Amino acid sequence: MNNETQPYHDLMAQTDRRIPVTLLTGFLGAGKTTLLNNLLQHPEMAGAAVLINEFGEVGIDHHLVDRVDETMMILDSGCICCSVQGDLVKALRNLAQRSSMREIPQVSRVVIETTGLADPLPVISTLTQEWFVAARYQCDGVITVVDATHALQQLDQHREAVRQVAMADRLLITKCDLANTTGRAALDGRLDALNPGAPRIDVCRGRISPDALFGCGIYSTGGRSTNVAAWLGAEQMRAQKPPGAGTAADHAADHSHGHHGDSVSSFVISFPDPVAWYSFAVAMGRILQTHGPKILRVKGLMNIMGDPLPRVIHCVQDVAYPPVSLCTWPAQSPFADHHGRLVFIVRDLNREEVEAIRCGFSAVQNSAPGGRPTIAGCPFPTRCWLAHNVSRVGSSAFKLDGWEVQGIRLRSNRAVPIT
Ligand SMILES: Nc1nc2c(ncn2[C@@H]2O[C@H](COP(=O)(O)OP(=O)(O)OP(=O)(O)O)[C@@H](O)[C@H]2O)c(=O)[nH]1
Repeated sequence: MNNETQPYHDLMAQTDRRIPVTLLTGFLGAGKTTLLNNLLQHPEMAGAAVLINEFGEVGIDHHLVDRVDETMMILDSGCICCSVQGDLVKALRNLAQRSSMREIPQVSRVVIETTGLADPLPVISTLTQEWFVAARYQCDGVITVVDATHALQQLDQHREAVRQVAMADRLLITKCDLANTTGRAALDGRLDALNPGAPRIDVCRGRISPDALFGCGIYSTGGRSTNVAAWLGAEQMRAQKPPGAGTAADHAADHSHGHHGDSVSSFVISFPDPVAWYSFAVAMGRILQTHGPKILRVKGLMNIMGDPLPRVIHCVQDVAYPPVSLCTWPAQSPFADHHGRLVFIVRDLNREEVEAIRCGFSAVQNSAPGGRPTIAGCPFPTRCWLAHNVSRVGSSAFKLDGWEVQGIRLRSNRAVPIT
């Protein structure tokens, strides 16, 4: 935007009564839900409606967000960029109509959390072009969450990650506490090339004030890399072509598996019975060690023996994040049965290879009566551990869930053997 058009835009913004919509995007596991959950604790967010979209047949994210009410909606018929014309438009219509009929409190803003594999382009195009939506909502910015530890690789391998960064109004850099300075410098160089104009904000564990995110102004391609305007133009032409003109199939093909890459797939592994934590931690660690580069994301809730509460599992590639417990099991399907379920989003990896996790469980359980397995003196895999409670008992000794482990140091919440 130049100086001459600024006053016009300011005036438009003052008189524009449409509901601002923020697109919260970022690659798998970058920290979107963590951020959203923190954001919703702020009193300013009281009137905000939240639409959560997930990749995978079992939704987890909405169970991790503390606020659950009628202004939180789940978009569960596929990735938002593929199903945008259906799910998203329907949800926004529904919100506008219920809000105008006073069935729900007046909506002051909408935050859409996309899947980590979403291309923001079709969503922005819909927000600006679909007549009902465009008349009532205005796109107030694309906020892209970037994982300081994994983003470089994700940007190299996934077109969606590049688009998410290139289209951002603001870049929120998460997991800086886990990143080293060299990696961070390399990431900054990459972000400079992809989106030099977007302010970068370091965010630790989702803590950020709403002021830092909102009020980006009506979405425009001005000042961005030339690619963004071209992408948006192509998307709008595609969306305007009438059905039957040969584009529907193209669209379906482009925005289904082909779009996310044939090699990316998702499956759920269910655990009808409670599992012993140590067996699970070891088997899971083996899976991550063996297949880490092919594992884009693992998340789920597990039923752990002796623990009445569901334990939340988060992994990205070969990193397992410290587990936390929810304060209760979700009452809704499918988790009302208290079965453990892990959603795997993988690249070039078969379900069968991951199913070996079960064999891992029984092998460990059989070799270690009482469910406390030992692998070469250390019960936890080298690059990853999933201990719940950690306390130091010596210079190189820690208690991990009461199990004393010698000869390790802790680095960014992970146990690393001292060699
Ligand atoms: N150490 C550290 N961990 C973080 C930070 N932000 C998020 N995490 C952890 O990263 C894991 C994934 O975070 P989520 O918020 O679920 O990521 P997401 O982007 O919503 O994931 P998807 O929806 O699956 O794409 C969780 O275990 C978070 O606790 C951070 O700043 N530092």
